[in-house]
Amino acid sequence: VPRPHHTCRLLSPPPSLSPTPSAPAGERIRRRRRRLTMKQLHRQPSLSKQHRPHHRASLSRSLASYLLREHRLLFVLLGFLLASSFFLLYPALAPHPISLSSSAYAATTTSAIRNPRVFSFSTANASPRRLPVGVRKKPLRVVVTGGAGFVGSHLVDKVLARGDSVIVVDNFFTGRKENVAHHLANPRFELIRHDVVEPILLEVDQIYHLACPASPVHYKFNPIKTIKTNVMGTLNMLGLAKRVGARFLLTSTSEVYGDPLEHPQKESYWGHVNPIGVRSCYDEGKRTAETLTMDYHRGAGVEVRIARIFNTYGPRMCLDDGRVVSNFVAQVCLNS
Ligand SMILES: O=c1ccn([C@@H]2O[C@H](COP(=O)(O)OP(=O)(O)O[C@H]3OC[C@@H](O)[C@H](O)[C@H]3O)[C@@H](O)[C@H]2O)c(=O)[nH]1
Repeated sequence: VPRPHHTCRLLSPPPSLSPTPSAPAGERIRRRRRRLTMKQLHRQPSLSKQHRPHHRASLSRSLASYLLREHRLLFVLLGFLLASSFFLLYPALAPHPISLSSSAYAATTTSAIRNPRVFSFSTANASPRRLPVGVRKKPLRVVVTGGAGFVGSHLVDKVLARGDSVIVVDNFFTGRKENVAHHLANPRFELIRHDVVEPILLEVDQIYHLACPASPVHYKFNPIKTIKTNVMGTLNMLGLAKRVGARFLLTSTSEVYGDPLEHPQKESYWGHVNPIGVRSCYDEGKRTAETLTMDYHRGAGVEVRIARIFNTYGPRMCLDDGRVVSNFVAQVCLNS
């Protein structure tokens, strides 16, 4: 392919070196030599002073235009290389936050989960991303299993109040629709009657897993169902968290300490649990749920939280719940 025709501009000798028409050649050379001392000869560059800047500028301009025309791709690659090496060297200037390296992330969260009391998620320390005025953060999609129960329904209130969307998954074994009836008209609220022992597929960002009968009266009613809910239900919800990349929280219980030999229990205490007692379906069920949660974290990198909830009480708790606080209140009310 013929190359585009370009004129190669010959360098014309500067006038000081060009022959003067009047004097003969020999005489001209002799004059020139007289003018130039040895010192000037060493210092004198090949071009005359008055033409050097102009001539050099035109030379560099023609060189630059030639290179740009003929080697454009080379320059693009060079620019890309320079930019990427700059942002690699100065990540803080990069347009997007640099995520923690997987090892740094695992180290931070794993060690903290062992002592949940001090657990603070690693990016919690990062400066919160500032959003321009008027730009709202995208609402999270949250599933709450057992969300029609006592603790779960209050959690649903909180999550909706912060502007996120909630899907409640509940089989209404102990939960009540009245606990969440005030949200039924909310477009950011959905209620699914489903038993977590069976898998469910939902595109969500966070999973709060509370589905399990909490009162001894209820969990002893069908102990095999209770341990299935704790094991299979937790397995299904962890599998969903891994599949959709959701953050997972397990509501565990003080019962994982069993009949503790240490008072008060620190979170690092392993407990003293009877594996074959009438309460083991709940105690061991929750311990297995915690084991599964940590194994999905260590093995599959699922982001997890474990909250060991002790005796709770408050609105929406059933008077005949059968737990200690509701028992005290019931006895006072019945003057028994
Ligand atoms: O198999 C089941 C069992 C129970 N559930 C639901 O799970 C919910 C449990 O709510 P409950 O009021 O009985 O219990 P709470 O809300 O007090 O405790 C709940 O949160 C704290 C955790 O430690 C408990 O394990 C959990 O049950 C109910 O709505 C119940 O219907 C299921 O969805 N599936």
